Amino acid sequence: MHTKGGTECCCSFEDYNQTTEWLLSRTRHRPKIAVVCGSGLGLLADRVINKQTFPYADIPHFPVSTVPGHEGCLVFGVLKGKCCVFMQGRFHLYEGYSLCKVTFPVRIFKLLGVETLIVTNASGGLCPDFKVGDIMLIKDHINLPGFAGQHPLCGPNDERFGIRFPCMSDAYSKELRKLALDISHELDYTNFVREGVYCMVSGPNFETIAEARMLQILGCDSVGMSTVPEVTVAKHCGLRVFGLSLITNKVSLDYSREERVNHEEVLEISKMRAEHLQMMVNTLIARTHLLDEGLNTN
Ligand SMILES: O=P(O)(O)O[C@@H]1C[C@H](O)[C@@H](CO)O1
Ligand code: HPA
Repeated sequence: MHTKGGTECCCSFEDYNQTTEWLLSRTRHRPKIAVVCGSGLGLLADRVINKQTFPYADIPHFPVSTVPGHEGCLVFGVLKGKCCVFMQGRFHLYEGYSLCKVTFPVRIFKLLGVETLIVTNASGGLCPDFKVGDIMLIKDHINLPGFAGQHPLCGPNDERFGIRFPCMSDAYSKELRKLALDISHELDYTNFVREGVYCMVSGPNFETIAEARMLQILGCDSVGMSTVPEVTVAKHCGLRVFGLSLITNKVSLDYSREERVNHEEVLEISKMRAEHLQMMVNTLIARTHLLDEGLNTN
């Protein structure tokens, strides 16, 4: 822990370096793409070959997963010819971790040489057009905890990672979203692929009806309890970001409705759609070089 200017940071540059060195000395993989698997979506790492798995508990300075549906393993390997690293399980603010810990892996990815971060999550649908099982390409986000000062970049800025005042108006790569839309057409997924704005709340409770109505008025298409801190830190350190949100439930906006959302239902829907998500992510990974080469994807 180091303190500067009265604000506490729980992770020092030395911590990030130690973890990076620990991993680099144990794997020959040098990933350019990192994938964060959301609730019940650990299966996204299933098709990886030459797999090397590190339980979070073994990795210095890494937090451990405490939520069902988050396995708690870092998986290195090759997918569609691309060297990747997958987080099977992420960390959430509501688990009691500081946002510095929640986003710790993102800076490790940066130091490992990763250039593209793919984030996935489960969320509740607020847009009336969304159905359970839809996959939402994240176009933008609202950092609700950030408005209240729960922000991963609060505290002394480490210029080795990025600038003090990063721009977030282009947080989600337009090129990757376009590529994903093309892929959804090719795979004939268009009847369940959407685009929208994701809003992060801290959780752990699901929203009240008044809160849900407020979020809808604010322009949120879906609501979840993660992703935004990771994306913010990734943009800060110059990673290209792509995000997919699986709509696992419709958020209740009506006092007369009897349905009650629960985590088991979230995991059930994640399981049901995981293969489609996997197909989209794998195809996207297979084609990321087209963007680097500036080629048209069609
Ligand atoms: O890690 P994600 O954002 O996919 O997890 C969602 C939000 C909560 O952690 C949990 C609620 O069921 O799923
Ligand atoms: O309805 C929801 N609200 C918040 N987080 C969620 N994660 C899955 N569904 C939801």
